Amino acid sequence: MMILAVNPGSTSTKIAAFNDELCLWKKTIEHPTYEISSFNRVSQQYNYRVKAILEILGEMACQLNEFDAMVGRGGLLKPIPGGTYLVDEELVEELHDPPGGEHASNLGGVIAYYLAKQVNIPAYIVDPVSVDELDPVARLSGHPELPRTSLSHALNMKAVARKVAEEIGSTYEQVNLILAHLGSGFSVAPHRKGKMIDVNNAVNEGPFSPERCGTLPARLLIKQCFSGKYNEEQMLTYLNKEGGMYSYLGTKDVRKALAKLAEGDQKTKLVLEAMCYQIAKEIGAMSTVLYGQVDRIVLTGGLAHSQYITDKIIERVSFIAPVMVAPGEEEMESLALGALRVLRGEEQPKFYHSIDHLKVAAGDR
Ligand SMILES: Nc1ncnc2c1ncn2[C@@H]1O[C@H](COP(=O)(O)OP(=O)(O)OP(=O)(O)O)[C@@H](O)[C@H]1O
Ligand SMILES: CCCC(=O)O
Repeated sequence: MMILAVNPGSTSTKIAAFNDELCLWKKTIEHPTYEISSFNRVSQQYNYRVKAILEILGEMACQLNEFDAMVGRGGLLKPIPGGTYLVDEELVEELHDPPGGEHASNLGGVIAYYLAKQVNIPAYIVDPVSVDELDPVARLSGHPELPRTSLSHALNMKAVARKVAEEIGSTYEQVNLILAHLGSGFSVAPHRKGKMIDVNNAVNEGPFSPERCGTLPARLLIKQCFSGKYNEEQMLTYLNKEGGMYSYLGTKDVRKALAKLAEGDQKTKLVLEAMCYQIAKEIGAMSTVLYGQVDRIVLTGGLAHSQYITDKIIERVSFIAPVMVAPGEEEMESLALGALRVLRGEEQPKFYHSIDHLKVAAGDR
């Protein structure tokens, strides 16, 4: 089976061709800021990104009609269970103006759909960021007007979880895992027998990350919002683009912070230790969600490349369960494998519009 995977990020579009599990090639198209910032809305970038994709297909001497399916990263949709979703006209409409707002990944399904339509093959999205499998008890925040919701690195976490389960001679549906995706943003989630039953919302809560604040002292945050110094958009940037490690150290690049640490910088040492401390604390909290019955803890994402970071976390959490490290992310492979499971009939495709989103959002499965 030939599959084309499309993963639009905020400053790049990744595309990859697969023959079954085998990646034939993978390309990253970088989009210069001056080009990407000329669009007011993500959906307006469609022609711009497709043109770049078709150029790459031309360079790779690849025709659309060589593929059996297209697959794209899904976006900020309504709460849905994990899985592979067929992209149809209705889902494309939702992705054009998604309920969760602007996110580059909204374009993944749209691009896959229109490319697939040209050659009459199916298009899918897999485990979008809005995957919501939270238990009902995990949804209460402390105020009914402010429910906890699920936005996470579900695609990479679920793919890594499947691999880990296989490595330990089991299946995703049979094991209890805690996954910590440690990238520019963080997701820490307990996966109970194939369901992600809680997670820190990666743009709202949890440990601070290279660019995000995570959970903040609520009263101080309210004061900041009403200080007159910031409007709403600036506060969102404050929280999610210029918070976390960046707000302390002026860099979002953990490699640069580690270089400062190696020079003996004490502030950097404190901030990196605090970040690892918060990650470990979140993992500890999630172990209670699983009543301590954890088969493995898994550290993944860009930061898991660093032994300094993983050692600092492991020394605090290894009493809970053995820890495995799966550095980086395999989003392109995860997309292709999600499509492949459906093409091979190992999994049924899901249909976005047949999901009762209100039930999902209430944790009623
Ligand atoms: N070898 C490494 N050692 C330490 N940190 C690293 C290493 N490689 C990447 N990182 C850090 O990982 C972070 C980016 O992670 P990653 O590439 O997973 O994220 P992303 O795709 O930008 O975001 P996200 O995973 O949140 O979608 C950066 O802070 C980067 O400095
Ligand atoms: C919300 C998870 C994906 C992201 O960090 O953008």
